[in-house]
Amino acid sequence: MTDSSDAPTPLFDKLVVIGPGLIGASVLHRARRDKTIARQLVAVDINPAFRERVRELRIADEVTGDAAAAVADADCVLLCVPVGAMGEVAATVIPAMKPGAILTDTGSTKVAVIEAISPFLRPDIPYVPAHPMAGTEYSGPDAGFATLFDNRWCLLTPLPDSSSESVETITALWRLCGARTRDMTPEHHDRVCAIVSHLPHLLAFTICGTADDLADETRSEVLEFAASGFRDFTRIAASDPIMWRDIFLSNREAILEMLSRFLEDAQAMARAIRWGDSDYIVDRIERGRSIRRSLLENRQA
Ligand SMILES: NC(=O)c1ccc[n+]([C@@H]2O[C@H](COP(=O)([O-])OP(=O)(O)OC[C@H]3O[C@@H](n4cnc5c(N)ncnc54)[C@H](O)[C@@H]3O)[C@@H](O)[C@H]2O)c1
Ligand SMILES: O=C(O)C(=O)C[C@]1(C(=O)O)C=C[C@@H](O)C=C1
Repeated sequence: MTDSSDAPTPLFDKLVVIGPGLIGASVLHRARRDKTIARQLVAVDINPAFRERVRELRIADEVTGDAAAAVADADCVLLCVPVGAMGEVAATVIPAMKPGAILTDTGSTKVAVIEAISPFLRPDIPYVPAHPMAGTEYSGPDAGFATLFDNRWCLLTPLPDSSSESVETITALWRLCGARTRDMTPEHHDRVCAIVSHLPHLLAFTICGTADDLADETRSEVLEFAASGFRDFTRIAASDPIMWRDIFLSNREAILEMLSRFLEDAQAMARAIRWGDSDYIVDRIERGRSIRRSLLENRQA
């Protein structure tokens, strides 16, 4: 028999997750499973059907639509709503939080989210922005699972006035979720994510649209013959429209900069194909292969 007093004290007494969709529900699953994150778990969602699903999934002790009441005695409030909703949710919850409680978020863009939240910040509420680099094409509470963050990066973008204690606590939260953590500036974060996450989604949405237009124009069955190459794009293109609209509009400059670099490189590839420049073509493909290999090696490490 294990003595219950041997169990480690959880990081928080009460954690409130606002927006228990893919990301929020995954944190709740992990916290339920390991019991090292919080003694009490509360989920807040604007959507009554999602609140019902969270109750059925039994991943929170309390589920409510009243964010202000839920956060009143919380030690940590984790915002997992689409980036375009972060400001309005912050406006509701920050005035209701107890002094010393930590506010954090999982938004995929950081400069715009920090700008949206900053007007509502209080000197007695430390805010530590974060972004787990893990996900799937699914959304909503049913999409969440406990191992989503295992061995994935969580990028923290602390503010100049984020106390080191609050940054350490949020670092500990993500490590308990299974992630590796790295600190960086919000500006650097947004440029990195523009190339490794936002541009790939833009390309996937666009290529699926182009193929679909072509099928309409030629009234042919182009999409029926899609094998795994195109299917890999359709997985990414199946992602949530609201989430991705908000990401594109809130990281506009970095995405447009990466897109224009990409278009120049695509133009260079087009020239190489037109003029039969085999060396250029092979060099580009070899770079792609080696990037894939090193990613797989890192994932296994
Ligand atoms: N999906 C990913 O791959 C991924 C990865 C890392 C970070 N993120 C970021 O994390 C956040 C959540 O993403 P997700 O994929 O879990 O989204 P999701 O659509 O699965 O979940 C969002 C949840 O927020 C709820 N919600 C929306 N507005 C609300 C409001 N005003 N008050 C309360 N609840 C509200 C929705 O009903 C939904 O349950 C987003 O900011 C996203 O950019 C997403
Ligand atoms: O794996 C996927 O399907 C994802 O889209 C996850 C992904 C990504 O682009 O890597 C998407 C958005 C996030 O903010 C972080 C992770």
